[in-house]
Amino acid sequence: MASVKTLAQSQDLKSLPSDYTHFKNQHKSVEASPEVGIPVINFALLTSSNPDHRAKAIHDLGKACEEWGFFMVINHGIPETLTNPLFETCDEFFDLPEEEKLQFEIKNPRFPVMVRSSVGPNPANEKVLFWRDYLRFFVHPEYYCPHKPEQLSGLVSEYAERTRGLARKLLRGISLSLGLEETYIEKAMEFDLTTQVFAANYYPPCPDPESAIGIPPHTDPGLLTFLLQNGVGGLEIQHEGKWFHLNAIPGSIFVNTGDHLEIVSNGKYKSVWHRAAVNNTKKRISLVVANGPSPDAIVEPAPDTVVEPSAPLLCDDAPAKYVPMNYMEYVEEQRSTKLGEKPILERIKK
Ligand SMILES: O=C(O)CCC(=O)C(=O)O
Ligand SMILES: [Fe+2]
Repeated sequence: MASVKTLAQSQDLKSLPSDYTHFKNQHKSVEASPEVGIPVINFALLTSSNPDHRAKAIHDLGKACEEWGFFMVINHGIPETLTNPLFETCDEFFDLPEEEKLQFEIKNPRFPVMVRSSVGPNPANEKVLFWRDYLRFFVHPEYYCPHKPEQLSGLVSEYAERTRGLARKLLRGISLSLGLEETYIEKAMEFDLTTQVFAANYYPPCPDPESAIGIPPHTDPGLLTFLLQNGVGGLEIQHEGKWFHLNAIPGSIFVNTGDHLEIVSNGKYKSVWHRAAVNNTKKRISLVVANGPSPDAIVEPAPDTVVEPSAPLLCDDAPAKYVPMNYMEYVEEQRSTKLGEKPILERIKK
């Protein structure tokens, strides 16, 4: 099957093939921008030596995770001299001949390297395709990367390392915001062995953006997902039952909380539902890094966020609401869940 990029560039493409129109009713009632702003976390304050500044940033971070499951980080220190070439090089990857791109696929069941977008049937056995090509691979604890274009591996490796550092510091602030010891999440999730995945998503202009979708609504496994885009919007998140289109502050990184932050916080911090819409004028590229627990970590609610059912209920403490589960088993369960089936996060709820 040809890539979406090839399909989009084909002279014969007059209208959207029907395999791509499964989500045509999804786009109604998208709010342009929320009445209250998306939370912005100033990373410089979070790492400040001024205790008042730090306390305020930790408070804001907790509030963002609780109310939105989503925020923008500014002053994060990752320079455009790294991210601009990374965008350009990923773009060059998608320009490689189809057969060459596919040669980089590795069908390792635990750590696959995936190129391209095709989706299996949903439970109704229909063929459902998304308007997206992608390159996706594990960068930690094992590092995989196509060796073409030549600069790709060095750039991804540096970006992955920088985002691991950012994730670690955000998780410290998040632990404190939950009333846990600063390094609680890091230790419990074995963050030194964090499962980190890099993905470059490529959304060509689409002849009928109202009928297609880049990525359907989903939550991400893991703790924190970082997203950068090439100046073209498309990310939408669900908040209080409504869908919002997001505009990025230039230079900021979008961060969303994942399923395992929801689990470790015993449901206090929600894993946000999000999706990628497409447009008919501009190519969109998003660079995503998902930071999870170690592959072998057993994830469960932090004991400090939980009280025994017989104990008196204090504040918003509650009995554990999720069954403990090994991280990679969770990821594999999620990968094999078909469209429309109950997500694994729901299935492990007590
Ligand atoms: O490209 C986007 O805006 C969304 C990407 C995303 O949600 C994902 O890769 O998990
Ligand atoms: Fe996602």
